[in-house]
Order: sequence, then C-alpha cells, then structure tokens
Amino acid sequence: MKLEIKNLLPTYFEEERKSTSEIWGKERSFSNGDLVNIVAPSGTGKTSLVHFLYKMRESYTGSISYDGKPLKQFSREAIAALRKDQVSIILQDMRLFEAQTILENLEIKRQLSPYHPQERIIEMARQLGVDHRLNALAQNCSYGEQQRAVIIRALLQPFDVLLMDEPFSHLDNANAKKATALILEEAARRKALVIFAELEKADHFPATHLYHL
Ligand SMILES: Nc1ncnc2c1ncn2[C@@H]1O[C@H](COP(=O)(O)OP(=O)(O)OP(=O)(O)O)[C@@H](O)[C@H]1O
Repeated sequence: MKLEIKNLLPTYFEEERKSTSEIWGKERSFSNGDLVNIVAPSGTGKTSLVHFLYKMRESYTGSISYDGKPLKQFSREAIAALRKDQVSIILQDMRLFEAQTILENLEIKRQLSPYHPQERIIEMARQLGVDHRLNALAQNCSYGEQQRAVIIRALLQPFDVLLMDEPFSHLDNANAKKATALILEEAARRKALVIFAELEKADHFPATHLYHL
C-alpha cells in the first residue's frame, strides 16, 4: 500500500512551519516495508499528524492519499474498512474498555478483525511480560500494562500500515525494546509500512527513513 502526503499543514499552524519541517509542506511517499521514524519534539504536531493519517481529524490543508485515493474522499464505510483491514494504530490515548479484562479487550478486537488465533494473544502478552495481567480489569492495570495491551491490540488485526504516536511513553527502555521487537516481527509478517512518531530518535528502531517534524 502506498501512503502519500503532499504539502500537508495543520490549519492551526503558521505557513512558515513548512520551511523548517521535513514533513509539513513537503511531498513524501511511503510504501510497504518502509520503517519511518518521525522525530517530533512536543508541540510540533506529532499527534495531529497521526490523527490526520487515520482520518480522526481533517483540520489540515494539503493532501493525504492511500493508494492514490485522497483520504478526505473516503466514505464512512470506506474508512471503516480501511481501519479494519489495512491501517492499524497505537494512540497515546489508550481507549481500553475499563470494566473489561485485558484479555476481553484483546479478544473483542481479535474477533472484529481476525488475523491471529487466540493463542497468539497469550504469546504476545508473554513476550511483553503482561501475561500475568490478562485477567485483570483494564482499570486496575498500570499505564505501562495498559500500553502493552494497546500494542498487542494493534497487532491482532491485519494491516498494511501501522501508525504509532509515542507508543512507549509509559514503558522503560527494556520494555520498549521488547515491544519494538514484537512490532517489527508483526510488521515484517505483513510486509507493512510503519510510521513511528516519537519525541526523540529511537535507537532501538531500525528506521529506513528518518524525518524531523
Ligand atoms: N484543533 C486545534 N486547534 C488549535 N491548535 C491545536 C489544535 N490541535 C493541536 N493544536 C496545537 O498544535 C500544536 C501541536 O499539537 P499536537 O498535539 O499535534 O502536538 P504534539 O507534537 O503531539 O505534542 P505533544 O508531544 O505535546 O503531545 C500544539 O501547540 C497544540 O496546542
């Protein structure tokens, strides 16, 4: 799948941002297998960019297209299909069902967009060191545990593109490394494009493209 951005800029940013950014105001094209690290200090628009790419917000000028089709033209049905089968996301805002267990949260997602068998949930949880929390209610889990669950949730569905906005903000370095390894394994399995927005350059992420926002 090809993701292209052209002359993109949040409507609430000054035009001059285009002259200092390697993303805003530029033309970029990404495809399957690309590992894109977007380095973005606070306030440079990391969350805005990820929200735009997932069509959660449309307050931008310029264009975003998937396989040549402008995202702004996707119907409600087309965007639902895109999110179900082609584009997965790890947001800062974790959006777990608080009164459900971690396993229930993950199983709901797995059944919605089947890709892996249920055993894979357990394996991934073990790999990230949260298997002992699978039967705990999401609301009783630490932010770090919830964040690992959110990472697993994103990896349960099929995808060609994985969008990540500060996915390791609640993890220590050792756990961030384990999570990166799992993400890379799952992305490689699908030959996916990964867009990884982070405050600083992530040494444990083998980026094929590095841009400063
Ligand atoms: N809808 C909006 N209207 C006006 N300004 C906005 C809007 N959304 C975001 N901003 C501003 O744009 C800037 C970038 O916001 P964004 O959340 O994209 O940044 P970020 O790089 O993800 O920051 P952080 O690392 O602090 O999460 C901020 O100054 C923010 O206040």
